[in-house]
Amino acid sequence: MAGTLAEHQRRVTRCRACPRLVAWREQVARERRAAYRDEVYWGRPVPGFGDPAARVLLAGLAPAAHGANRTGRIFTGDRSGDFLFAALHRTGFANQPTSVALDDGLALEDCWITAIVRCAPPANKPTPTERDTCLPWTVAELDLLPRVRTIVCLGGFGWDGTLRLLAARGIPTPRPRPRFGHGVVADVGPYRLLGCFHPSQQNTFTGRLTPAMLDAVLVRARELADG
Ligand SMILES: O=c1cc[nH]c(=O)[nH]1
Repeated sequence: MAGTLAEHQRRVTRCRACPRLVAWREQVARERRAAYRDEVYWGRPVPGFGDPAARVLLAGLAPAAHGANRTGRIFTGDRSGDFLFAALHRTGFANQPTSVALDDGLALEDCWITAIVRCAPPANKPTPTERDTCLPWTVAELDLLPRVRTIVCLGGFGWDGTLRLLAARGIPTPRPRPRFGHGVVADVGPYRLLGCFHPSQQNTFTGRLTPAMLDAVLVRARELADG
């Protein structure tokens, strides 16, 4: 999967490897297109995006059915993204606090955002087989992001997926296996993993993850990348 980051992003969007995910992402797009008449409803795999020179990588779960699966950019157009991009802006990683569409002018600095699974899964739950089938995309993506040092893992799925993807790149998981926790740091080969509760509504509406907590994680991620 050699090539440039831009080629990688294009290739990801053509993947049809997981029949259940292909069917779901396209079904949602068909059913919802009418409600978004003025937009092109994406309905395809979603590539990562951000600053190719990023030192900080954010690893999410998967596109939301009516968020990234609609807009084509990860975390864009859903409540989790609203929460995340506001924090990225407050901490200096994003040039604007909102992200609503592919062409909204958002630019990230020193940060790249990706997802462990590239297609919106039913009930937001990819199967282990779907996760593993998707991993090579992120393995290749990380190869194309040579400055990344810190990986902020959003939720347990992001944490576990990141350990798996590093293992697939030949970086063994330390023993005992580092356990996910908010604010937990684990050194895995040349990378520092930093756990963060996922900015899902389940966490943000209940106060499990507050704006201050997310800001603190992002500031810490930059400090870790600074060494
Ligand atoms: O991980 C996630 C969650 C919500 N929206 C996304 O785009 N990714």
